Amino acid sequence: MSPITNIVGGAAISAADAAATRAAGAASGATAFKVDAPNVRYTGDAIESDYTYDTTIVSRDAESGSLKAKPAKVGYRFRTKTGVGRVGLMLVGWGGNNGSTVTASILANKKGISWETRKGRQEPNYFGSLMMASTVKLGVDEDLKDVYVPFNQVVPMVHPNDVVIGGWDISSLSIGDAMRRAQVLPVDLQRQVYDELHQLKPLPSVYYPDFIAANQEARADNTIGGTKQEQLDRLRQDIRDFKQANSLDRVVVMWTANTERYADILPGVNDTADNLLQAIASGHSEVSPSTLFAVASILEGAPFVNGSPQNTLVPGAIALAERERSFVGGDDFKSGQTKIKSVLAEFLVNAGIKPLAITSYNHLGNNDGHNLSAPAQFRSKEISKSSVVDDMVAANRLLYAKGEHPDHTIVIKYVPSVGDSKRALDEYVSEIFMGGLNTISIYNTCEDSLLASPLIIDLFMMTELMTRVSYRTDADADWVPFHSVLSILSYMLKAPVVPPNTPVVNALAKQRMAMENILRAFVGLPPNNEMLLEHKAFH
Ligand SMILES: NC(=O)c1ccc[n+]([C@@H]2O[C@H](COP(=O)([O-])OP(=O)(O)OC[C@H]3O[C@@H](n4cnc5c(N)ncnc54)[C@H](O)[C@@H]3O)[C@@H](O)[C@H]2O)c1
Ligand SMILES: O=P([O-])([O-])O[C@@H]1[C@@H](O)[C@H](O)[C@@H](O)[C@H](O)[C@@H]1O
Repeated sequence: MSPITNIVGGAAISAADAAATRAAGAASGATAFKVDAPNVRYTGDAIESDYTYDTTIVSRDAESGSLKAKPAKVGYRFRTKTGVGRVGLMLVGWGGNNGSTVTASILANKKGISWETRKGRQEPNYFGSLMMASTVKLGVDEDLKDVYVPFNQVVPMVHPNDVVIGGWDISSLSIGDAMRRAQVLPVDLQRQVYDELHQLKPLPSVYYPDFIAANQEARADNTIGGTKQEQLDRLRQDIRDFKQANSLDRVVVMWTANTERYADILPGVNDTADNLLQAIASGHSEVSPSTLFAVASILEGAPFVNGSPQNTLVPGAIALAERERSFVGGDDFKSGQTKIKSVLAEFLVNAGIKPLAITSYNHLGNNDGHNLSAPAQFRSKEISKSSVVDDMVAANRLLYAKGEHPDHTIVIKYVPSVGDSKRALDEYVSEIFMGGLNTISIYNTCEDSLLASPLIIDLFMMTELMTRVSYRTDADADWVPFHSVLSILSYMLKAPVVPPNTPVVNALAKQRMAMENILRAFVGLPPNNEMLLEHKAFH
């Protein structure tokens, strides 16, 4: 069966085709198609593409203020190494709800473990993962019907079933016991994976009580002592040991530990790479555990992604990543209310409707919620959840004057009895035609960790891919990696960290489009533009 026929665009994919697709994608590096074009070369170990990046440069006449738009073209060559190799994922906070849930779920998928539910047998899946459960339009077939392929098969990507998982936690519980403590996954599934997960023990971690809620102290029975420098050296050794013990080609480190308070940005402490390294050497109190993990990862050449809202990636950490040509990304998994907001707010503003007030309330009863019940930790989350509409508002000066914003309120309450099942209520009050008002209310219940776990997988897959991509322009003497700050990850994050002096994009549709079209560019395909001129012209 040729790859292109595995996926039938337009009509529903038949069960046979779906199975074939899953089978085709069941290994790291599988792709659904090959590009037949003079600008794309499949070499022994890479895909190379010559790509013209089309953009438009706008200038404003100083006197009249009139705008002038000038199309521009930039020539790129991309090289994507196709050998995925053996890849590891080290989770900080491995024993948490997210860490234990994603580990158990990958094991269930890898072994095809199904479980009984009230409604019958449930098969494992990767629903909620952009890479593993969504498709992208490849093009049209000879009948002009859309053809779609799995997102993870546009370019060779690691399959989550092949990842080696490890990590750290300040709690000594095995991953099996952590899964039980999380109370997220069905008991019949837990029963089947417990023994294997009970063999997995988190490495001891760095614990500074000042950075997370005092109510977390009871968990902290698995910590590293010593100076900050000794702790940094230990974390670096942990990464090296994990890589060697598992014969890995690459390791990605991801923070899914508790939300920390913001660190003060202090000149001479964490404002430059050297000052940050010196601050660690001198044991400065303002260096957080998460920043220590980021520095350890950067120095070991392991990409570091921050799934929590605190400002882990202080200026010194970003500068160090740039100097070491290491990748970093963050902040804060975009899983529920904020993900919906990054769609709904864009829809309203782009429809010429003016949100006046956005009120986001939720309560939950898991340990994340317990930690967030402390003011300093809640403040970190409030910041990451509040910035998500900024770009959409700034894009429409017909609705909003410069500096004008909708009222935006974030409330999070801790209600132990609901556990991981977050209850979220959102209200959008908008001004419509002729002074009218429109109110949209949303009630959203979800197992928070079942929304976040697929994001951990997507962040891991995209980050791993970017370690195999390089590019060059006519100005470059050799192949170079993408910028150290992976803004391509923004779709999965509430408050995307971007390269210095570059724009933050929060609108979900734009974020997905960027990721989709960049992957298409890696294989020399033009961006999807949905113009469908072939269906709009007479011939
Ligand atoms: N839907 C979601 O679950 C979601 C969405 C967005 C962001 N987040 C963020 O992801 C993070 C994890 O969420 P969770 O529900 O798994 O929380 P959790 O409290 O269940 O897990 C956090 C784990 O981190 C451990 N930990 C704390 N400090 C540590 C340290 N210094 N080193 C190593 N381990 C440490 C804790 O012992 C705990 O096991 C939180 O910051 C949360 O805000 C979660
Ligand atoms: O993703 P989202 O639903 O906007 O935000 C969520 C918060 O509302 C929730 O209180 C918190 O526990 C989760 O970590 C997550 O950050």
